[in-house]
Amino acid sequence: MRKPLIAGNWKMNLNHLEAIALVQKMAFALNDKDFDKVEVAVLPPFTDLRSVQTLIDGDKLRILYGAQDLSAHDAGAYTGEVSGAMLAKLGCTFVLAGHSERRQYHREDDDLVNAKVQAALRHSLTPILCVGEGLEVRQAGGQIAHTLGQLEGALRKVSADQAKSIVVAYEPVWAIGTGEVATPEDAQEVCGALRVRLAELYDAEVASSVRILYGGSVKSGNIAGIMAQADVDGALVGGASIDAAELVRICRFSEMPG
Ligand SMILES: O=C(CO)COP(=O)(O)O
Repeated sequence: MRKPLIAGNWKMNLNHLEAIALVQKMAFALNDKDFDKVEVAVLPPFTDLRSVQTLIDGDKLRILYGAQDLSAHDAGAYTGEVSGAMLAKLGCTFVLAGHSERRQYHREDDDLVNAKVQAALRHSLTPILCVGEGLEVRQAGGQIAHTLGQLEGALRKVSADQAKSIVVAYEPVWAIGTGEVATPEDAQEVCGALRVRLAELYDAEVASSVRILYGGSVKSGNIAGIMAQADVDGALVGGASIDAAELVRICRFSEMPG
């Protein structure tokens, strides 16, 4: 049984003091019953991670945390980069790999995303591998071929044992930060195809273990319909994740109107 995961990608928002305030608000509002039903993770900027770790460890909170990116390298002369080893040492559980904003603004291609997935796995971090098509591809009906191509590229030389532990996030680029949410059926179409391809690349066990998230303008008003889909195991939430009350409502998706 796959436990749903709601992960908040804060992007380049909130300094470390604001980060502490947000995690405190989330911790105040979420209770054990919520955490029994859903895993909740925050993905703050690098500069916030130490403060978030200190708060979560100190108060033994059940909120998980991780980073938005990592270097493909483990150490050395790579100015400005942050390694998987450093993130693991800070207690991170997750790290995003291949977010569309990295692909778009930093020209990350499938080879680099693959190297980052492998770097995460080397340090026992769970990569949240982001895939998804842009508007032109969607309008041409190429969303499945495009997204499966990204999946295959990112998982080269990743073993079945390693693949079992990863998380995949389907984030159609045209739905990110635009208010344009994919319909639940759109999300299911691609998430279902991703799971079928995981079974083809590996086996049924890998396909049924991997959690597949949807991301793109997720809010409390649309989460229930998305979560009702058979192959959607959670959400990667951007804008709405820096509003504690809204994130808590998203975590309680089963109580939200469909
Ligand atoms: O990119 C996203 C999460 O990684 C989605 O962002 P929004 O929820 O702001 O559309």
